[in-house]
Amino acid sequence: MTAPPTTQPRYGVHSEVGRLHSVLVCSPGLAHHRLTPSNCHDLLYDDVLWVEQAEQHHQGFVTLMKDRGIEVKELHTLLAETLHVPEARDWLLSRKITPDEVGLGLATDIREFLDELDSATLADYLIGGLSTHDLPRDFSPPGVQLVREESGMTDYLLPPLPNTLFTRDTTSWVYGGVTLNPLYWPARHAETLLMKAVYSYHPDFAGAVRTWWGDPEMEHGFATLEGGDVMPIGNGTVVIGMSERSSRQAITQLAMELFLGEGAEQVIVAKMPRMRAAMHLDTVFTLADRDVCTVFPGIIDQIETFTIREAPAPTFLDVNREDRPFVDVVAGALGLDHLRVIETGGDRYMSERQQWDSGNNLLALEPGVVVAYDRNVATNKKLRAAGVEVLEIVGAELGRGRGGAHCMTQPLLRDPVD
Ligand SMILES: NC(=O)NCCC[C@H](N)C(=O)O
Repeated sequence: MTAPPTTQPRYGVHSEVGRLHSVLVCSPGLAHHRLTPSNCHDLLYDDVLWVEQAEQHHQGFVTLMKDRGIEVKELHTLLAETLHVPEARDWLLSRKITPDEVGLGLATDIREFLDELDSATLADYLIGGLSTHDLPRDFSPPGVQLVREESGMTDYLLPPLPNTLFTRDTTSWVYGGVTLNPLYWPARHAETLLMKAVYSYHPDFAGAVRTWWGDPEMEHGFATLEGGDVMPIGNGTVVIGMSERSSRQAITQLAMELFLGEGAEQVIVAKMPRMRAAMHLDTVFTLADRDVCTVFPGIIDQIETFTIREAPAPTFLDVNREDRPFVDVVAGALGLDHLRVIETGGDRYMSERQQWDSGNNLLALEPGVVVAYDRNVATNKKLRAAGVEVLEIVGAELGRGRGGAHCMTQPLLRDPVD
């Protein structure tokens, strides 16, 4: 259901490579201190992090963008500012602290504990998770004793959300509106409600955000969508990966809402194999310039491409299978004869490692200027040889969650390509 904004929208994303003006990130923090060898895989991390280094490297990324005049909004800060609004605090806590989430007999006590916290600490727990260890020793209502005895002190009253680092996935700005994504894996389900609170109540967004599709307060069933699959490339086109994470049930509903709301004219669907290394389209394909993309050929060559346009009732959607390769369909939508394609660098072994380490996951700051991990030396070299300016950030720790500069950013305001 499309919700029109009540005041003038300030944000919108009109391409993948036009000048970036404003972006949402989420710094590593408490949630990453919660990662251990025994829980990290359940939390969708392949390893534990040296958190202090990850924080420094992330700060380096933020500084690089700010130095180029880009407004960088940080999620812990935005959430804390949202929680300053009493109505927002009540809205969010009454949805988070329920018998289903924290347990009957505990909800009231935990709510009282959280109600006493300042907004910054509360935001930290909402993103970083609340463990029984965090409660004061003398805070021991019977329900808490039960958790402590049952779990050996390791259970969480609120789950840690380390994948908020990847702001790309939780919500997606598509031209003048946003999607509130129902994420695929349970470890990420709680992220979208936090973003709904921010977009609904934070003074920068309240009343000025149009929601195309998705609502974390609704059960979406098999309709799952993650922003790493969603690319508003310009020219009225949205490219969406149909991947491990984003389903046809979600893509077709979003397409319909975009057509009805005149948000887009066509959706190009990239049907991908389902695998962790290529969990989203942006792990194997990103745009680097008006006419340059980077791809991991092993997966891109397997993509089946479909185009969806509006159709009259009773079908509403006109779905066509494309004969041309995916990259050529994207080029056509951009009004180009072809895209210059930069494949992941190195021999077959190195290129597989570089894809795994987010070598194809570039964030364009403007046409032809991208941010990439330093470790992907061979891919970055090929991009430079093609005339792309590559700004490197350190990927040693940040990359352990399997995402690069594209995944770690949600553009809020980006120009069309001129
Ligand atoms: N767009 C992206 O590819 N995001 C990376 C998400 C990584 C995260 N650990 C996940 O598995 O969901």
